[in-house]
Order: sequence, then C-alpha cells, then structure tokens
Amino acid sequence: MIELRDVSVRYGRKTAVSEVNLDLPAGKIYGLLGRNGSGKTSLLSALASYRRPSTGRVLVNGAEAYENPEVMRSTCFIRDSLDVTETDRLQGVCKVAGWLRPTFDSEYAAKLLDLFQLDPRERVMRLSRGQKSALGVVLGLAARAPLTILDESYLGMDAVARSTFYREVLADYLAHPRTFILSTHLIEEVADLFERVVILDRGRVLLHEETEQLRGRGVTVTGPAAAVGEFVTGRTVLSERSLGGIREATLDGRPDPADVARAEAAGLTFGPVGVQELFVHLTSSQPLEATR
Ligand SMILES: Nc1ncnc2c1ncn2[C@@H]1O[C@H](COP(=O)(O)OP(=O)(O)OP(=O)(O)O)[C@@H](O)[C@H]1O
Repeated sequence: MIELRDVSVRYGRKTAVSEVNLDLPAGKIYGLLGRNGSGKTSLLSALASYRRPSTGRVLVNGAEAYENPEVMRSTCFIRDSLDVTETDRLQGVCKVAGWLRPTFDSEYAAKLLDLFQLDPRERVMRLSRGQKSALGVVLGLAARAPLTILDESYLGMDAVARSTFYREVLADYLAHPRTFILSTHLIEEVADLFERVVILDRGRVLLHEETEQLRGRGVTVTGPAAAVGEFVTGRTVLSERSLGGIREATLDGRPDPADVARAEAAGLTFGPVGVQELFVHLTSSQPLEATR
C-alpha cells in the first residue's frame, strides 16, 4: 500500500502539488492523468523518493519512503531523462541495471530490445526520441520492481511501438503482478489497461476511482440525428459527432432508466463513455451545453 499524506511539492514560490492525500493499494495498474503542468511528474518524483516532499509524507507499506533503501530498491521510476550514461551501449545499460537491481530479468530485457527493434550494440546517444522511450520501457519492465512508475514513457514512439508497450505491460503484469503507475496524455489508447485512474488538476487530486466507475459517469447515445437531438435537449453534452443522418452524443451523467428504455424503443442505442472525453470534461472549465 502506498499512502500519501498531505504531500506538497514546491519549487520556490511555485506549488506544483498541493496537500495530496491518496491511498494506492498494491497490485494494480494506475493511470495518472492531468493537463500539462498539473503536477504529475512532481507527484511521481515524490512517490518514487526522487524528491523529498516539501510537506507531508509518502509511506510504502507503512514505512517512510524518502531515503529508505528498502523502498528505493523496490521502486523503479522511468522518467524522461532515463538516468543512464549516454555513451553506453544498450547491452551495457542493461548489464548495469542487472547489477543494480536483483530482480532485473536480463533475458526479458533482451527479448524486449528485440521487440522494439533496438540494437543492443547501439549507444544511447544515437537513439531517436522514440527509441529512447522504448529503452525506458525495456528498463522499466525488465526491472520487475514491485512499484514501477512510467512517466510519459511513450513520447516519440510510433503506433506500433506504443501498442507493443501496452501489450507487454499487461502481459508482464499478469505474469508478475506488481504495482504500475503510468502517466499519460494518450488517454484513450491506454485506458483499458488502467484498473484505477487518478486525475490531478492544478496540483490537487480531482478524482481517484475505478476505471469502470469512471466510465459509468457518462453514456453515449447514437441514432437518427433528430431523435438524438431531442433526447439530449436539457442534458450536458460532452462531445458529439455526426455521420450522414446518424448522430452520436456523449452525455455527462446517466439518464433515468425509464428515459433510456423509451429512447431504445424509439431506435436509439446507448453505450459506455470514453475516459478521455470524461477527462476533458472534468478538467476543462467550459463543458459544451446540450444543443438540438
Ligand atoms: N524544477 C522546477 N522548477 C520550477 N518549477 C517547476 C519545476 N518543475 C516543475 N515545475 C512547475 O511545477 C508545475 C508542475 O509541473 P510537472 O512537471 O509536475 O507537471 P506535469 O503534470 O508532469 O506536466 P506535463 O504533463 O506538461 O509533463 C508546473 O507549473 C511546472 O512549471
């Protein structure tokens, strides 16, 4: 269990994280979402003991995390800067990771390098942006750390590499259950991985809930444009799109079951809502109003 108690992170007069309280039970995949500058990296740095919170405490299994060798050994934090020697070859980087971390699986690392088409003899400084991110994912997954934190680890990766990344996170999590925290701006493509979602907004926790519960906060309604227009009148529409005479609207909140039954009888269909749409709605100050 990871507990954050009144955690604040300040840089001089700037408060990046403000009195955050969170309980994160172990053995789940968490998605950490938030707009640019909302404090995700600052919070993760405190969580990973890379930074002492300006106020408050981070506890891992009841023990103070900061400068705690036991906690640091069981935590792997992959961030933008990667914390590796630029002139090293990838095979050397993996070797060092193996020396530093007893749980590091060198065979799995070699398999992942191959999956991401990374040449083990290449030097870190010669990698492209996306390849560097892939190396971060290799190090993060092969570390098999009980707490694995991947901070925007997809940056620059192409669609194939990202899909490999998500597939491997899920497969390796199922084979070796542990706690993952992934921060991302590519919400929809990764949302299915998350068991729980934490949304930060201007340094504060706006929401922490099961992904399914979050999806249940809204509903999509699809059907003939006029009928959908009639149904959404007076309701909050998060987004909508039309194709030919068909319109799909995403609504905030769950309509009354009797209204849904009547609408279904009239040919409208209802479905779950996307996490990204809810995120945009919850973190932007101007939701769309219902229109006919
Ligand atoms: N070293 C620093 N010195 C001063 N201010 C900082 C520093 N690092 C971050 N900040 C500020 O703290 C706030 C939170 O930054 P942080 O990087 O934690 O946000 P983020 O949610 O990770 O953002 P993004 O999604 O854009 O990466 C921002 O306003 C940022 O300008």
